[in-house]
Order: sequence, then structure tokens, then C-alpha cells
Amino acid sequence: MSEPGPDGRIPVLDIAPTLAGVPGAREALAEQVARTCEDTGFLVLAGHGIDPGLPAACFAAAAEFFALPDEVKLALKVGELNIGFLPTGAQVIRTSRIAENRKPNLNESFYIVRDRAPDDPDILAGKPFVGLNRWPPGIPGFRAATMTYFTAMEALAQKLLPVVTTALGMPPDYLAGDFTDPTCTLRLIRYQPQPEEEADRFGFAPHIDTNLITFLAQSALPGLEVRTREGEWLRPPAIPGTFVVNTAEMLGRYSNDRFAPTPHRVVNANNAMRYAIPFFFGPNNDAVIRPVPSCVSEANPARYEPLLYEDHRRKLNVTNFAHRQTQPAH
Ligand SMILES: O=C(O)CCC(=O)C(=O)O
Ligand SMILES: [Fe+2]
Repeated sequence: MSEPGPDGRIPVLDIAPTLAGVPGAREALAEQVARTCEDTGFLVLAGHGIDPGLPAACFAAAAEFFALPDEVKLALKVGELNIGFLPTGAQVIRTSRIAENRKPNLNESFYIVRDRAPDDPDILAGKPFVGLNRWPPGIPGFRAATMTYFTAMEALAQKLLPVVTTALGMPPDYLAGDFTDPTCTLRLIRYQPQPEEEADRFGFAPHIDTNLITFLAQSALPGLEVRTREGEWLRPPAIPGTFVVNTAEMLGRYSNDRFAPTPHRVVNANNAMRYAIPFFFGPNNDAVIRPVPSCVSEANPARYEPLLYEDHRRKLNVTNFAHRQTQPAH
């Protein structure tokens, strides 16, 4: 059912038996998920059923977008909501627990959220953190490629959620109510080459993700590194067709730090642009995140106060972005 990655530390887990509803499969997978979530917080997901053409088309769309002239990209610059283009130099990770970062990340990004119509009830109601995607002109297949990928990844994340909940020691649908309208973001990233090592200069400085779980389709080029508790940096197994999955801050809270998020970073030491298309899966904006009962006891009291996810996002705004002091981290 699982094989260790080349480093033996980040496992490759096959979700196919669970998706097929094989009796006992979810529980067995959940045990392995729990083990790795207590360790590196990273795993590689195989047998997920996502057509490899979907991430491939999304990577191609990303390459096409970033190849557009700067003025076209800058016309789509992120505004009040974190949707659209974030140029190189606009994000400095200041929330990192492990390093003081001052130099901006050597990447440019494009943020895509749930696609809505201008007359979407949540838009009309002026709900916070709800906005319209900003589609680039002149790339006809861009919207379809990215949204098809977005939709497939959201469905996969929903299928993994009961496994994660089981790993927490709770009934599989325990967290379902917090994810009825989940906060999903697809981020397209292009990292410029960084052939020469420079202190404190990263494609993406060490950070933890702020959502629940993140899915990374395997990039064509290496660059992602994961920090173990011992302070070593590991590369997740780069098996084509799989997803690197990592835990993020909200899983840390639900689990009362049992599944704590792991710092990771990107250095693009390749001689070419590196692309990544992380999909971030997080709770509803109106979900209140609190440690689950199985992770709290008299000997291990709750380490976190209940947190409205929307408030968490509001707070992140002030920290990480230089372009406007009010942007979420994803
Ligand atoms: O580029 C990658 O492989 C990782 C990106 C990442 O960590 C993030 O967007 O949070
Ligand atoms: Fe990340």
C-alpha cells in the first residue's frame, strides 16, 4: 500500500483502495497519514484518479500566462482581494518561524479562486474575501484549463478530508461542516533561475502554509525542500503523476499541534524557469477552528482559542505582502 520515498521519510501513499471504498482501506491509509503528519507533514499521493492531462494543461496555462508582456500581467495585479497577478518582489514572508526574511521571493504568481459570476449572491451580499477572478486576455484556453484543474483538485481534497479526519481520531465526517464552502486557491508560480547561491535569497523563503492541506502537482524541475524536525532539508519523492501533499496551519490547530505544519522552501538552482501550481484547501470563511476532542485531554489541554477562519485570513493580510498591507498569504 505504501512505499518509502527515496529518502525513506516522505511516504508515497496510494489512495485508490480508499476511493474505491474497499473495506478497511480508509482506516489503513489514515494510520499512515497520521504517522507522516506527526513527522514531516509531507506525503506523496498516488492512485488519486486525476487525469494527468489536467495538471499538464494547468502547467501549460501557467507558462503561457507568465510569458505575457509585463504590462498585460501588471494590468491584472492583485487588488483588495488576493486574486490576480503578484509580481516578483511583492511578497516577503514575514511569518516564518525559522528565519528572518528580508529579501523578496524570486517568483511571480497568479492567484485563482472559485469562479463566480458578477451576480453571485455572495458577491452581491459583499461577503468578505469573495471576489471575481481576473482572466488574462489573449489566452483563450486559460480559464478552462485552470478551472478544470481547480474543480478536480477541490473534489480530490474533499475525498482526502475524511481520511485526515480519521487520522485525527474522529469520525470521518466530523469536519465536513467546516468545509461546505471551502476556501480554495490555485496559485500559479514561476520561479526565475537562481544559478548562484546567495544567502537568504529564495524562490520561496521558508514558510508554513496557512490553510488546511496543500496539493502540489509534481513540478518538472526540482526545487522544493522540506525541513525535518532535526533541521535537515529533504526533497519529496518526485514521482511523475503524483501529488506532494502537505499539512498547513489549520490542521495544526485542529490537531492541537499533533499534526504541526512543516516549514518548506524553494530554491530554483536549475538553469530554467521552474513552475508550480499549488492548490490550497482551507475551511469555510465562517468556520470556527478549534482543536478536536480526540486531540485534547486533561494532560494535553487545548493550545488554541477558537478561531474564525475569516479572522485568520484578515490577520495574514497585514503580515506578508508588500503591495498592500491587506492581503492573505495565499
Ligand atoms: O513551488 C513549490 O514547489 C512550493 C510552493 C509553496 O510552497 C507554496 O506556494 O506555498
Ligand atoms: Fe508552501
